[in-house]
Amino acid sequence: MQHHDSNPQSLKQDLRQRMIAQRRKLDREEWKRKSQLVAEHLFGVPWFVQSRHVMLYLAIEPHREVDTSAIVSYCEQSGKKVSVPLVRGERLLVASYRSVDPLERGLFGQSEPVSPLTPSTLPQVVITPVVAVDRSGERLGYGAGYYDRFFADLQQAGHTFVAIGLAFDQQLVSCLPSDPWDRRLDCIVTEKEIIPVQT
Ligand SMILES: Nc1nc2c(c(=O)[nH]1)N(C=O)[C@@H](CNc1ccc(C(=O)N[C@@H](CCC(=O)O)C(=O)O)cc1)CN2
Ligand SMILES: Nc1ncnc2c1ncn2[C@@H]1O[C@H](COP(=O)(O)OP(=O)(O)OP(=O)(O)O)[C@@H](O)[C@H]1O
Repeated sequence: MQHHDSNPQSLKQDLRQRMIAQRRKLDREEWKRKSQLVAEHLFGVPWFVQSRHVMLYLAIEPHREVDTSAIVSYCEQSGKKVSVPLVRGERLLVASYRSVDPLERGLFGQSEPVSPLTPSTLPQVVITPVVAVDRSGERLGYGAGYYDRFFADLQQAGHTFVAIGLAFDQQLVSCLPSDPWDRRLDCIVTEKEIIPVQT
């Protein structure tokens, strides 16, 4: 690749690497503390409050993705069903999850429930991991396209849902390039604020 390459994909890739590296610098205490604040903000989002089934990711700790363990506990205490994504080839499946379930390491270091899996109904809310995000709801992930394809699958199935992105304030950028396959997030929650996306 050229050094002064300025095509959109390589700009995305540069930004992705920078944001991943920056987030990994969070120390464990700060990561825990900020994740708790993100969770508390989420508990006040009406879409979340009203949902009966929340799909969330299980954070990859070394990557310092916003931790979701407090959200799992909260859902279990308030009677919400919880599910997590499961990588199967190029797609994500929805698998039921309870905090007592045994986990194994997936292909990318993410935690996944051990088979046999309990297939799940579809969620009203999809709590989405992001590498970077802007205030219009555009998101950047790890670049494998799993969530993009998953959102397209849900839409294809005629399923209505809202996508809520969890991010640390440091992951907010002023503007992200948009690709035709990107579905914008409906809301972004950080340790500092709840950002409803204008439609
Ligand atoms: N916690 C979590 N679970 C998830 C995702 C996620 O982003 N986070 N996914 C979201 O798709 C799916 C799994 N796909 C993933 C794809 C890539 C990487 C990842 O860490 N990739 C690179 C970093 C990218 C890079 O350096 O360019 C790595 O392995 O270090 C993680 C999960 C479903 N489960
Ligand atoms: N709906 C879709 N159908 C088929 N391929 C798709 C779809 N959405 C995305 N892709 C493919 O996935 C690749 C990665 O997309 P992108 O760079 O936007 O990933 P990302 O948003 O960073 O990752 P992720 O969605 O996993 O968090 C793209 O090259 C694209 O070809």
